[in-house]
Amino acid sequence: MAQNMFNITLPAAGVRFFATVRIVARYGERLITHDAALRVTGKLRVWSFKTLAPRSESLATQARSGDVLSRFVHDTEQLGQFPLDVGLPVGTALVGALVAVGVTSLFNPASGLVLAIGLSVGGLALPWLIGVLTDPLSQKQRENTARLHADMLETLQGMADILANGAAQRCMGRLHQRQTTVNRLILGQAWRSHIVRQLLPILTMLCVLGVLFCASEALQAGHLTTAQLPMLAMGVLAAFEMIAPLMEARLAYERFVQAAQRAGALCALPIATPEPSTPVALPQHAPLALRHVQLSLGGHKVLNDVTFSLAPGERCAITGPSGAGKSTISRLIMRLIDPDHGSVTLGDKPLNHFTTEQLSHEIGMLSQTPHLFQGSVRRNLLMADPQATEAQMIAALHIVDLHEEVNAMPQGLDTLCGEHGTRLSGGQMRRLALAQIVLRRPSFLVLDEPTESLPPSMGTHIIDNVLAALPQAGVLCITHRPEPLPFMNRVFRLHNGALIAEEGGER
Ligand SMILES: Nc1ncnc2c1ncn2[C@@H]1O[C@H](COP(=O)(O)OP(=O)(O)OP(=O)(O)O)[C@@H](O)[C@H]1O
Repeated sequence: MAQNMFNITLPAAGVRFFATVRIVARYGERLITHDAALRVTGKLRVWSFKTLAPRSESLATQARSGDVLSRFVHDTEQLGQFPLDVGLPVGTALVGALVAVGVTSLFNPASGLVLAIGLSVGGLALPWLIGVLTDPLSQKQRENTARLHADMLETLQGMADILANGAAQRCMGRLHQRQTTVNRLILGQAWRSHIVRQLLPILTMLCVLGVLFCASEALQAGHLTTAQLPMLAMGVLAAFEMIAPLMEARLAYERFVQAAQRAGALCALPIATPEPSTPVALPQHAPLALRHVQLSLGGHKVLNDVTFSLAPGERCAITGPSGAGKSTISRLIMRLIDPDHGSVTLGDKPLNHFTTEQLSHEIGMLSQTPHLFQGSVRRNLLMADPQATEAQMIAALHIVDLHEEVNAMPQGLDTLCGEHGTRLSGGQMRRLALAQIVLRRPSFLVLDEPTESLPPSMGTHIIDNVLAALPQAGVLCITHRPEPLPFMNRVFRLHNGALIAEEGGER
């Protein structure tokens, strides 16, 4: 009786034990591998951000922002998943297959050979077939998904204008069409891979039969016992279970290759303004100068021969027709682009001797479309000067005539600006961006249309305040509007790619 009880409980306890070990081992494996994948993805994101940041000019002109975002988020994730989705299944399958073939061969070499052939077909030929059938669709799906993401982002960002132009139906129709194409391609891949996947169980059964056939001959020859036959069959099933993830791994590998190509293409974009390998120290109280600058953009000559200098404390304005190249001059001064010919210098050194960081301390720029970050007014001001005290922030807001309006907002300095400053008016955004520059107190100010979207009296008042707050700063004001002109020492007109001093512009 005791003997019988022992016989029943021992295997039952064994099964329980191994089942528990399996669950714990799986949990541990998930924990370790997912943690590793997340770490790799994090490192890749940091690396790709560092690689992309100096290419911002090329990215802005050559890539669509939705696509860049998608590549940055999805492709880095895809690359980080490589060890988990490809490395681990391949490693497990390889070790599992070798052990299974080795053990089976020990019992019966012929069965081992059949298993080796079966596993090669299941582990190599089927993943190859799945790749041949799905790779072209997967490639097209990636391209269409990238276009869909870019279209979606553009549609969301331009929704107000789209609605105003009555183009909402058309835009939605286009998005719907793209989504349908993507869905069709995903479905196509699913069908093809599903059909190939169904071949694996068939192959497994054929392999079991083959192994058993060889084993039965060995049984008749007395080389195997009857009890060993089911064990060999179970071994075949276990081996095929280990190679089954290889088909999914093959699909993941293709996604990895595409992600690497797409991320690589972005990272290979030229750096418009490379950083100096050995930056020099910034000169003190030195003038900023452009000498015989020539520049073409998109094959069109924008600047023919621009010569101009701005001393500390001096105030100059550049006017001229739309598209003449005024903002291009400001981009040259910020070293967002380099001239084709001629030089842009600070003191006696060309700007490419200084790092972007150095130049951003020295030169403050108010662009035509200032960028504000999601977050509060305070956060945006601290972005400009992380050390700024509340009193300094309030003083800067006073200078740009924004303090009363911020005070009247529900949470004062902590009022949210919205993404891209969408909760602020155009004039408020411009003034907040100007307050950021005032806080940083740079040696030079480049103001691109500073009084745009402001009432003339307010524009005049703000220019007066800013110049009074930064009396030592050299100021270059690009403007169509008259308000800044009375404050300027010199006024130039940009015509045919060259600067012409305005009559009476010298003050
Ligand atoms: N990245 C670019 N690629 C190709 N052409 C460009 C690029 N950036 C600007 N341009 C072209 O260079 C010319 C000068 O542009 P810029 O923005 O400097 O003019 P602007 O005088 O500031 O005009 P506005 O007064 O309307 O702001 C324009 O014809 C514009 O189309």
